[in-house]
Amino acid sequence: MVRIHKLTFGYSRQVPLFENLGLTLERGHIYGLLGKNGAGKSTLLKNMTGLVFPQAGSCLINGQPAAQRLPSVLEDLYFLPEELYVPALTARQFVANTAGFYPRFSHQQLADYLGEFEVPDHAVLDKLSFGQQKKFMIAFGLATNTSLVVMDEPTNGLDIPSKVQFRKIMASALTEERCLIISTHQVRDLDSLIDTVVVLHNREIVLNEALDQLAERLTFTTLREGQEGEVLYAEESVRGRQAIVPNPDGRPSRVDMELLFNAIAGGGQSVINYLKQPVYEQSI
Ligand SMILES: Nc1ncnc2c1ncn2[C@@H]1O[C@H](COP(=O)(O)OP(=O)(O)OP(=O)(O)O)[C@@H](O)[C@H]1O
Repeated sequence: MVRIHKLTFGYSRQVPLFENLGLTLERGHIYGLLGKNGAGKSTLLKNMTGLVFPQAGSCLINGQPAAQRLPSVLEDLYFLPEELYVPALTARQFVANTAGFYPRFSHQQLADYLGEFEVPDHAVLDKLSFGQQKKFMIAFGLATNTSLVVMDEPTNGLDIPSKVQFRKIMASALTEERCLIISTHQVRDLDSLIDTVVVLHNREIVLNEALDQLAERLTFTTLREGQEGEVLYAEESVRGRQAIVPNPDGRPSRVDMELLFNAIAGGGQSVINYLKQPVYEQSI
């Protein structure tokens, strides 16, 4: 669905943010794009959706360059930016003006999502609270039924019950035909939602792996006193010493995404180096 090939991009030509970056994203998945503040997540999503243009390389959506912004691509793509702009229109007026750009837009789905999010559909959008505006735009985006939905920090500004609803609604919106991409630096917000984790670190995609596979290759555990063996990463917590260790038996453990993110974004290379090894070498 999305193919990024040898992407080079920077806001100034002298200082590239990405050089020769590659990434492939497929339909039927919910991807979590993780990275520290300033890692370039928003910039990558803007390249992916044709809002900024590569200096070299390409970003293709279904084989078409995103930068060309072809109507056939745009009508099948919904991008929710981190900073929202909502007009002084009621939700109904906004839908009447905008839904026509999306051939598979579902008014029923929008009503259902707004009901679940408890957002009134008669209110003037710019008079809603920030969290309500965000929930309206998430609901609208999913109701477009575009194949590609890209959301930049969608959970910013949502309260805890709304984050729970967000996960439920996103999970219900995934189909075999759709590719959903969510960027965040708040890793916990994606817990039990995404199926594939993509980590952007030091200008590179250092991880693009299904959670199922990670669970078979790594064990996330609390270390016992005097426990022997190879530890790829460990940190203290109130629950004891939390660690990532190799999983030679392939017995799945629950992926602790926060621990994984800390291990990678904290600069430790052990987990990345371990994951780069072919699977057969790890089981010897
Ligand atoms: N319009 C712009 N002009 C110049 N530099 C920019 C612009 N937008 C972003 N940058 C710079 O590009 C880098 C990456 O920014 P970006 O917003 O893509 O990161 P991010 O991973 O989304 O961060 P956050 O998690 O804080 O939202 C930062 O150093 C930022 O200062």
